[in-house]
Formats: sequence, structure tokens, C-alpha cells
Amino acid sequence: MKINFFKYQGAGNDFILIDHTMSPLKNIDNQLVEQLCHRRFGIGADGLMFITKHEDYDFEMHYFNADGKLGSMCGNGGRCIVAFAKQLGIIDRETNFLAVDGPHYARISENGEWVDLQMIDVDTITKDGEAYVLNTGSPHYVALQNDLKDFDVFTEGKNIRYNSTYAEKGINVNFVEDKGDHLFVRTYERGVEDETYACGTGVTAVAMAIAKHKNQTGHIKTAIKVLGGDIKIEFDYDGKEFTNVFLCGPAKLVFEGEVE
Ligand SMILES: N[C@@H](CCC[C@H](N)C(=O)O)C(=O)O
Repeated sequence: MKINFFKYQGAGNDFILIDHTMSPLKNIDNQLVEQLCHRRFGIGADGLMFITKHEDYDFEMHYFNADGKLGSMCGNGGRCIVAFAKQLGIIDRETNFLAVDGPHYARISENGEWVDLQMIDVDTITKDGEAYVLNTGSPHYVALQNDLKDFDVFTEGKNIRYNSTYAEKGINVNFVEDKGDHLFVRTYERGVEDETYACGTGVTAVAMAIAKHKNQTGHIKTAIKVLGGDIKIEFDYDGKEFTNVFLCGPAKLVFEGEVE
């Protein structure tokens, strides 16, 4: 069976995209998804998405992690699927689509390579020791870390993701260093089980955790640097709830192809 695919990346978080708008999704072969995402034996990606039609929305996003399993919300994937929907001619410059965590609004630049994606509101942040834990569509652990450039994100992130608190359901582990005019963030991703170059729900969680940590309220804009580029986060925070949350960054087609 031939599969036509498109490879996108959003700040280095990379995805295989498959147009499934002509038929409904059924019987997903999780082993095949894992194989396609494999960086040695497949196309190579942090995740795979299907775009399907939906009666009430412009389209529906179905996200699978690189391990082949159905994932929770993927922010950078959400931005990439919006760019893909524009390329397919399903949307123009604005969209309302459905993802696993509910409806999302997004707007896209004229050249189709920069997407502002609205994320879910968040009203709960808890602490685990000094770290912050919250769900921005996916579950995240946020820890402040000095000298992050030289920090062993893989080993330390994996230790947290598999400790007795998180091992069963898993968690994405973000380390953040405050650089003054921006935050530098590195993430160990559940489902990829490795450090990725960027994590959209992760940097969203980090910006929220840092606002809480610094007791900031009002309309907050945060510049973020990740291994794969620059991302911006905006939200309103009244000390209790984060609303009007936007994850803004690049979303680019890398190549397209066909696999047997
Ligand atoms: N890379 C993603 C996060 C994807 C979901 C995650 N790995 C999970 O299932 O926990 C993002 O950009 O948000």
C-alpha cells in the first residue's frame, strides 16, 4: 500500500502529515505509525498526524506520538497541521479546528509559515517540590535549571518521567533558564522518550509556570528560545486562570513523498 505523506517542522519539532479527508479514520496500525516515525528505518519524526473532515469544524487533528500511540495535544503539531490545511486549500488565513483537547482557533501568516494557535485555558498549577506541574493539553513538569545548555536533559528528564509519581501515565519534562529578555527551554518528551528540539504545549506550560513563579499578572508576552528556534507565548493571567493563550511560531513544509 502506498502512503503519500508531507513532512513539516515547527521550531524543529517534526511531524509526518497525512491527508485523510477523503475517508474516515479507522483501524490505525500503531506499529506502522512507529515505523514511519523511526529515524533509521522510517521517514523520521517526533509524531504523525492525520487530518480528517469534521461536520462542525474546518477539520479534525489526530495526533500520534513517535512511539505509535495516540498522543494528547501537540501544540507544534497543531501549528503544523494548520499550515498543512492551508496548503491543501481547506482553510485560508483563519481556522477553527478540533483536536483531542477540544476546539482550537488559529491564524496563519500570508506566506503560510507562521501560525498563532490558541491553546486551552488553564486554571490549575500544582507543585512537586520546587517544580511546577500543569496540563496545557498535555501534562507538563517544569523545573528551573541553571547552565541549561550543558545540562543532561535526556538522563534527568527520563528519571523524572519514569519516577514513581509519573511512570504510569507519563509526563513531559521541561527545564527552563531565565535569560532576562527570553526563556531558554529544553524538553524531554513523553511518547518520543527523548529530548526534542521544541515542544509547544511544553513552552506554553513553562511561560505559565514562570508567570506564577514571578507573581506576574495581566497580559503577559514571553519570548522563548528552544533548540530548534524561537517561539512566542501570550496570555492573560489574573492570578488564578490563564486565558486567551496563544502559542506563536514557525510551521514549515520540509518535503513530501510516498512510502510503500
Ligand atoms: N510536541 C508536542 C507535545 C506532544 C504530546 C506529548 N509528547 C504527549 O503525548 O505527552 C507539542 O508541541 O506540544
